[in-house]
Order: sequence, then structure tokens, then C-alpha cells
Amino acid sequence: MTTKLDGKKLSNEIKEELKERVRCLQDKGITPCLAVVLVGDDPASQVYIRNKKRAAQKVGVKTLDNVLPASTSENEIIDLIYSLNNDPQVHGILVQLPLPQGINEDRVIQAILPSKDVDGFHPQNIGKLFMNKGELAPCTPNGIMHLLAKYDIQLDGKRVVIVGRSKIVGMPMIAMMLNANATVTVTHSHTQNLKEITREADVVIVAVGKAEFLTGDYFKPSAVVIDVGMNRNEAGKLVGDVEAASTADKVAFMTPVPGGVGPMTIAMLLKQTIEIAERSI
Ligand SMILES: Nc1nc2c(c(=O)[nH]1)N[C@@H](CN(C=O)c1ccc(C(=O)N[C@@H](CCC(=O)O)C(=O)O)cc1)CN2
Repeated sequence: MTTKLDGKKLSNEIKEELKERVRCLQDKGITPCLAVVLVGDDPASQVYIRNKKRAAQKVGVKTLDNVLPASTSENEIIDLIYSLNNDPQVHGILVQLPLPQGINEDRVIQAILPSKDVDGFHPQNIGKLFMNKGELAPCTPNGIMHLLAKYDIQLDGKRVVIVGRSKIVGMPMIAMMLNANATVTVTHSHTQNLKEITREADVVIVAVGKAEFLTGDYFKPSAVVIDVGMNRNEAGKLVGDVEAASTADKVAFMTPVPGGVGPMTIAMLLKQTIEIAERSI
């Protein structure tokens, strides 16, 4: 029997707690405010932004829309970020990724004031995370840590294998797992004999962006499988990076797609926006 790691349920619980924290802030005359920067017309990004804004509204976090055409120059985006940095009503700044081709993502992220970097992508925040002194952490790995804690999954001394080394998930996940005293292995597109490595793991975090890339035989029966993937298969169905049909019922714990890691990402975004607002008191 595989236990489902229900991110949707936990994210709803977290959002209920956040509503209360927003009420406390409002009593002090503060409305937490998230500035959203969306450049271009990537359909997936438009859906994610819509979901983020909807969740923010439910919790009581105000959002400020900044929707720019794909033709916007890098310097224009950076100028917008500088103005949001200087806007006292803005607590968090979110730049939806990916940015259109030709825009240097690193330069844009580095323009965000680290104290308003609600996505935790600024090198200063990533550096602090690796020093175990993190304040603002990338939302997806942060959500995964909350989900594992909720289900009492111990990490101290456990073998954790991270499949994928992206800036959004794999890289910060390394830091968080090390901070939790796990023994961490990172695998990527150049890794040989991947199956031999994942089969030894107590926890496997898969973030490669390839539909159903890992099948059930990549995991041992006691494994905890965290699927960060969000892909459309040939039939247009939303599937993860792990093949659910061959994995479910073969491992101890697994996140569903949808309803696993995705909703936790949004809950963490709102939590961090509120934390920044609370620090302003
Ligand atoms: N600035 C950022 N950009 C991106 C991030 C990020 O954390 N910050 N992560 C991803 C996309 N992402 C958030 O932006 C994200 C993806 C998916 C979900 C989600 O809730 N998914 C649902 C299913 C949604 C659907 O039906 O399509 C689920 O898993 O249940 C939330 C956030 C890239 N860019």
C-alpha cells in the first residue's frame, strides 16, 4: 500500500493558517502585497499566475499585476523591478519563469531586492540557504520539505537522491536536504546507471521535466517518491516525471500529479509573502 502525500490537502490547511496571519497584519494596518511580473504569453505561465493570484485573493494577499509583452527588453524588466523594490506597499516580487528567449534570467533575478525575493532565487538567498541561514527559500523545495514533515518522514541520515539539477528545484533541494542531515546524491542528464543509484535511495525527488521518465523499477519498495514533474502526455493528460501506473502500490509514499508538489509551491509563495510583511512591523 502506497500512502499518498496529499499536497492539495496540506496546502489548504496552510492557507487557512495564513488567513489568520493576514487578519493580524490587517489589524495593524498592513495588507501583504505580492507584485507579479509576467513577461510574454507562455500558456503554462499564464495558468500558474492565474492560480497564484486566485490563491492569494483567498488568503487575503493583495496582488499587483505587471504583465509585459514578449518584446519587452531586459532593461525595461529590470527598471520595473527597481521601481517595485522601491515601492513600500510591495512586500514580495515574483518574476514568473521561464522568461522569453534572449532575456538573461540571472540578471533579472539579481535585480530583485533580496528581502523582497519571495521566490528565494536571488544568489544572496541561495547562498544563505547553503549556509543553513536561509530566510527566503525557493517555493517548490520548501513545499516538499513541509510535505515530508507533515507525514513524519525522517531525513536525518537517510539516502536522498535528487534527479535533476535545476535552479528552481534540484539545486536548492540539495541545500535543504543537507541542512536536514540527509546523505545527498544529485543525478542529472550525464549520470550513468541512474537506476542503480535511485534503487538505493530512501527518498527520491524527481524534477527532470520529462513525462513518465522513471518507472516503478527505479525505486525500492520502502522508497518515498516525490514527483515534481508537470507534463502533458500524448493524450493531453497531466502526468508527472514518474510513471504513476507502474510506481503506485510499489513504493511506501508518493506524491500525486496533480495535487502533490504543485499546490505546495503556491502555499509557500503566500507564506513567504506574509512573512516578509510580518518582518516590516
Ligand atoms: N517564479 C517562478 N517560476 C516558476 C516556478 C516558481 O516556483 N517560481 N515554478 C514552476 C511553475 N509553478 C510555479 O510558478 C507551478 C507549477 C504548478 C503548480 C500547480 O499547482 N500545479 C497543479 C496542477 C495545475 C494544472 O492543472 O495545470 C498541481 O500540481 O496540482 C503550481 C506552481 C515554473 N516557474
